[in-house]
Amino acid sequence: MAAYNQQSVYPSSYVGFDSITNQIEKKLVKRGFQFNIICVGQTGLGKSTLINTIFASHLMESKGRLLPDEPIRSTTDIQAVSHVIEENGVRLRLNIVDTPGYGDLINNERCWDPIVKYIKDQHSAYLRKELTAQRERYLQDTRIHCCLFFIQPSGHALKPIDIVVLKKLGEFVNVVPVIAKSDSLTLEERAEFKQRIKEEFAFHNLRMYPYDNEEHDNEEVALNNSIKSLIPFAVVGSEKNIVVNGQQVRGRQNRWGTINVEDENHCEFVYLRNFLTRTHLQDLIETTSQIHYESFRAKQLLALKESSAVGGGHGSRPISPAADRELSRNSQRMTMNGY
Ligand SMILES: Nc1nc2c(ncn2[C@@H]2O[C@H](COP(=O)(O)OP(=O)(O)OP(=O)(O)O)[C@@H](O)[C@H]2O)c(=O)[nH]1
Repeated sequence: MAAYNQQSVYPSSYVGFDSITNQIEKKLVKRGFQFNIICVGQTGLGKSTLINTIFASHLMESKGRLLPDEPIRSTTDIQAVSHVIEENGVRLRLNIVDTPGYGDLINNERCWDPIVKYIKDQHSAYLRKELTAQRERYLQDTRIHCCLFFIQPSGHALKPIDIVVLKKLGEFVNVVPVIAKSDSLTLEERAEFKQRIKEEFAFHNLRMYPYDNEEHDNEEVALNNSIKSLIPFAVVGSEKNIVVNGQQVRGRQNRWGTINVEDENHCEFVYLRNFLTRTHLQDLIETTSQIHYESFRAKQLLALKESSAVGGGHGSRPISPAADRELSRNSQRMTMNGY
């Protein structure tokens, strides 16, 4: 095989291929971006409010019971809403998935199953689209890029159910935990609670996003380490504007004073928003595809190969329509059984 010379050569006059970055940017901006986020946590922990605060738009309605005689919603009641938001010509298609009812019932056994199934179903749907003979030019991507996990601000510790659910979710999705409604804790309580939760994460070996990656350069490692020191983000959400020092800010007013959601001395909302939108949006999307989806895909294709080997041994043949149907059946079966 020919050996390629890897040395850089600098042309003597301007060629113009450095404009490829602009060409890519133009194409991507034209196509727009897709970001899918799932919120997991008990009813009333401020999930809708926080999403609306992060994206500075009213995207989700609160679905909590306003009257005592309203029925309790079922744990399987997963709902997705889609919106397109635009900033400086960049369009972001947002799918926001709400998982109401998690942990609300007396018997919460396996209440996480519908959430895990939903996440896997999106991988499964994408894989089916990817493997069909006549693929669409751009596959619609509903794979979940980020799971915001809302921890109740009890001031004590994680609940046993939280540990089980965090463990499960960490296998399939980028989990970002937040301490919800952190204004209900004093700063000392918040610091102690956070420390305890960190210890529990470490003790139970819970997998949180961002992950270590040997391809990261020093700058990325430093950024991720500073993010990891902040997790779980102690957040406050609000859709209301209040006046602080003559300025309108997003905040909450209570009997003791005002909380400016965007003030880093009051809560860590700004760090969370920067992390999700300004520094790690692309990485959340990439990690979903390269780590979580890839592992799902490999297991599904391996299972398909094994099942076709049992039935005739054509392990490496291209995917035919029949195999495609088989894969669909298989992936549904695997999703049901937990892959
Ligand atoms: N103190 C405080 N209250 C909050 C905060 N975020 C939301 N709330 C209030 O808590 C109540 C419930 O908020 P939602 O955003 O509807 O909560 P949710 O988790 O989406 O509830 P479901 O839709 O029922 O699952 C509302 O009255 C909010 O104004 C917060 O950070 N601090």
